[in-house]
Amino acid sequence: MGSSVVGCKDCNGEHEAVSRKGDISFPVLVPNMKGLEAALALDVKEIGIFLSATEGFSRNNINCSVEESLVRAQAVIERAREQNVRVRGYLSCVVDCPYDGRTSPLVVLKMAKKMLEMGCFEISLGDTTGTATPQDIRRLLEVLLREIPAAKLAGHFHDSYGQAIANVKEAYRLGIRAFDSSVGGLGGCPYSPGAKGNVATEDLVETFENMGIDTGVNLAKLARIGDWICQQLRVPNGSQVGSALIARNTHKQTSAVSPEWRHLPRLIY
Ligand SMILES: CC(C)(COP(=O)([O-])OP(=O)([O-])OC[C@H]1O[C@@H](n2cnc3c(N)ncnc32)[C@H](O)[C@@H]1OP(=O)([O-])[O-])[C@@H](O)C(=O)NCCC(=O)NCCSC(=O)C[C@@](C)(O)CC(=O)[O-]
Repeated sequence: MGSSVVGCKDCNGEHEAVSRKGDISFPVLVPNMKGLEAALALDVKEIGIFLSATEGFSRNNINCSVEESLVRAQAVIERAREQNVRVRGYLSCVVDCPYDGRTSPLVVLKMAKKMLEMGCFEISLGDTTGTATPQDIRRLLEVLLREIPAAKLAGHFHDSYGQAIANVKEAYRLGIRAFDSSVGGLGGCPYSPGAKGNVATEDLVETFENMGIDTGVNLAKLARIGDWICQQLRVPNGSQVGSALIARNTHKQTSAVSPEWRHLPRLIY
């Protein structure tokens, strides 16, 4: 549920600080061969390459055209696979682009197929602006699923307009089973002005559990971690479920130790 960028110009060595445990995957995003070499030096076992379905975002985010990004990606994938490193493909702006406007599902289909043919094991479909609605996701997936099995696709929905959970549910209904998320809804993208972070993991877990799908995640602990990280970063907690759980628990603890409210005069509503 999330990845770090080791291979970009402004990365800060976060990956070195992660202690690896069990069979959990710690993928990193790499934009080019230089990024891949940095990832290999850290003994990374899974990378994500990130391309855009649209020219405007490609030029702004990775400083090259879509065509050039495919050539670059091909070389990175070949080298990664030689080193037994798995490659996940991220495809940005699958519905809307901050520079080029709406994206045609047919363009997304063409790019996703190319990335799979090049050797990506899965394509994460990025609603980079977070403006997609469930109808957009349905229209997109109806086109993609004619030619790509659902197991090869994942949802990566930013929550700028508060639609990410609705989009996850629609994608799930259509067969998608992999979703990206971020604790506390952290994140965003410098090249997608106004975009909020990915759908919050806490909100995703609560949604799936309510749908009867066991996630294996301890939501109470997750909410505490999300709240802690947001406090450390001094940013608001972007998870609705996380914030609500923390507020409820704080209230329970406060009312347990200070029962003065019992002595307040009764209020009539
Ligand atoms: C792709 C580049 C590097 C091209 O940047 P560039 O300026 O075109 O690169 P360059 O090849 O011309 O090199 C310029 C300088 O950068 C250095 N350089 C070159 N490559 C690297 C590297 N890998 N690591 C460290 N340094 C690097 C290179 O060595 C050189 O240094 P100098 O000689 O001037 O001292 C740049 O545009 C960049 O870093 N882009 C990434 C921006 C970013 O992090 N975006 C957010 C990622 S998340 C995302 O895109 C979308 C996603 C996944 O969330 C899904 C969604 O929601 O859509």
